Amino acid sequence: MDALKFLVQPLVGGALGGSSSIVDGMKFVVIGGTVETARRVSSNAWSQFINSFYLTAHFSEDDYPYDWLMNWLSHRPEWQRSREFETTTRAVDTLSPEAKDEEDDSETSSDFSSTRTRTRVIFQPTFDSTHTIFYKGHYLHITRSMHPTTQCTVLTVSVVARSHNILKDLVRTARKGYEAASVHKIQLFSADAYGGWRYSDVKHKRPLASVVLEPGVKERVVADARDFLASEKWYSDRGIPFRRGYLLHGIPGSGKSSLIHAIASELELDVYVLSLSAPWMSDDRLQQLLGVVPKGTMVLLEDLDAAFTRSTTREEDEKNASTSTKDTKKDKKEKKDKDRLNDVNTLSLSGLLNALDGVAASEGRLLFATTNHIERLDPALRRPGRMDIWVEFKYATRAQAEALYRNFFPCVEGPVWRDGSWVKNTAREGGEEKGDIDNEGSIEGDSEMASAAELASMGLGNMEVRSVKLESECTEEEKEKASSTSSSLLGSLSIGSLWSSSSKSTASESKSPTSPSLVMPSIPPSLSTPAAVPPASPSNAASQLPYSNELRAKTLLDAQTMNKLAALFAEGFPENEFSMAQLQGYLLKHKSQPEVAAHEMTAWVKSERELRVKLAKERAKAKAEREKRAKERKEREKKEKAKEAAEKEKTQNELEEKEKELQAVKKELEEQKKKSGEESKTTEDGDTVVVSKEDGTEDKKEEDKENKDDDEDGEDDEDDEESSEESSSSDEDDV
Ligand SMILES: Nc1ncnc2c1ncn2[C@@H]1O[C@H](COP(=O)(O)OP(=O)(O)OP(=O)(O)O)[C@@H](O)[C@H]1O
Repeated sequence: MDALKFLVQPLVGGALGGSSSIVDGMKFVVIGGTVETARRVSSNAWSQFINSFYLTAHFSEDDYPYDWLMNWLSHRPEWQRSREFETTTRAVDTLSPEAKDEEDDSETSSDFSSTRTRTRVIFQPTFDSTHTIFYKGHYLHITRSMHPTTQCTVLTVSVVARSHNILKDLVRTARKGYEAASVHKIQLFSADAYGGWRYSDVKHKRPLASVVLEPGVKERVVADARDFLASEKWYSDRGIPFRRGYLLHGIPGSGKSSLIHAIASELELDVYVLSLSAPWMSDDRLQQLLGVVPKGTMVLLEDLDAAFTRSTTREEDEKNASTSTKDTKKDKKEKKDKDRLNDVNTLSLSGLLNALDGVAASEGRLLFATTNHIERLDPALRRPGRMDIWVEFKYATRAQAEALYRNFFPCVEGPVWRDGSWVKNTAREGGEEKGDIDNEGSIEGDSEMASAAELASMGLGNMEVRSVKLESECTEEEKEKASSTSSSLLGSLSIGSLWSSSSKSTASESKSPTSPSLVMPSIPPSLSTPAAVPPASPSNAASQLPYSNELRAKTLLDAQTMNKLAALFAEGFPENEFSMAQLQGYLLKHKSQPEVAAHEMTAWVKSERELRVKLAKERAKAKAEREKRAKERKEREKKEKAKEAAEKEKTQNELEEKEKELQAVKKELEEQKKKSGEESKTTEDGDTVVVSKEDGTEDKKEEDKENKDDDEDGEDDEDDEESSEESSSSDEDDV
């Protein structure tokens, strides 16, 4: 009661007790503090009470669920309606459905439509702003923030719920959506300097049929890899480490990387790309990285022979190790620290061997390694267990050339590869049908190249379609007609050559299912007169062919024409002389001109050979020049050395002569000394004086003179003494 009185007293103006104003003020402070503390405590308790009903999950951008959730969120209208944004740009595949949607929505038209990828600005909610999304009867509070220490973006999801199921369900849904979106893509991961893997890119799948190898090779590799992935139990039952290595070796540009890409696409594997020559690579880091590669993935080591900065064989490695054992422990530690600081690649062969199949090595992964120089690899690295299957890649054969040609050009009847699967090319029927087509090489004319629809998008859509037939397929009437109309334009071709009928008849024929073998865009009016044909120039090989490039451009071939052109193409291609990459380069030059590509193959081979000879000559010339310069330098050095040696010899000789002279002088002196020794005299007072022959007299004279001087001095002294005596006596007298 007293306490209450005490508290209330100041409020009623001190009427109750009549205390001083200072005491009243203090009472106010105490009351204020108490109220504020109570407020804070209760608010904290309340928020803790509320938070106790929340479940919170954090997703770091380093982890896959972050990508799944971001993908899921990007499709949520609430996220898109967010009122606060930050922008970012990224490359986007214009063929992806999202990109297409966005294109439709966008108000500004883009000039990039002809390119497959371009950058677009995407909006994402700003950091630290919370968005509420209603999901399956729950309100999710989602915040994007930056982790203060790791500087990683973190997504925080909070929800009021009694069990974790809602969050698990959310992650599962996000994952499904993400996988559905990337079903036509493979994901690439790359190693970082901290011993972890980072999601780095997605790539479109590559059809296995687009890689042209010797018959059966890729099929065997794929079958082996597939079989391996399904045999975990078989391996564990026999105690064999569940690992498989593939070594692809051979000339550059022969399809090693392409095959790996196609296998990963075929088996739907994520690819973990490891650069062994990365500056931060070390034995420990490699072991750490390979130890955490998930099961059922592919690890790719490219250019294995170029991996080591220290040694390429185990002997060298051991030598390095033995020298380093001589270092003290302290030295080693210092060296290690220095290496780490300098980011120096310290990977050794033994480190790689251990990481590949040591005790700590991961299991269940496919290892693919490529090299251009298998002979440079240590046998231990190549041995089964580490590299179980070897595939050699050589220069292209004729059969490969033909298959590549067929893959390159669209065939009306052939299927085309689109969005990760083969679709029937129904360009002429005005639609597309998805179909399960065996893509293990049995497809003819499969290609990603332009269908009629694509031709339209290339700016030829408004052109009338006309058909062209082979000469042998045309009736006499058609031949006549053709020769009277546009034969001047097309010329007459022998086998594989093309005949054009009038645009009218072609248009009608192209609609009939039995018509034309070769469908091609019609000639624009400006080109339908001979004057529009580019004038033949002797330097332009194509212009000398009996057809014009414009007419041959962007054609869809029928099976028969394709067969003929492919055979012609292969005929002109020499076996085992050019790589597939070179061949692809040539075909790319004529990517919409199958006839030109087939007809000019021989000319290309000739020009390539000439180029090769020219390059070889230039290389030989450069080598000869280098050798000549080296020889001249050597000769110059030799001459300079000889000159130096001669000068040295000369000075040596001079020195020797001087030495001799000196010796002679010394000898003479000694002789003189000896002689003068014999002539030495003993002076009267007993001192022996050695005098030289010439100087003797002078010395003697000087000696005599000195003696004389001494005598005189003696006399003088005596005189002085006498005079002093005299002076003293005179002084005495004076006194
Ligand atoms: N056998 C092949 N079939 C189809 N395309 C090929 C083939 N070989 C090479 N190419 C093409 O040539 C280019 C280079 O091929 P790729 O990178 O696969 O060669 P590589 O053997 O890995 O070369 P490197 O040894 O220089 O890395 C690619 O664009 C690929 O499409």
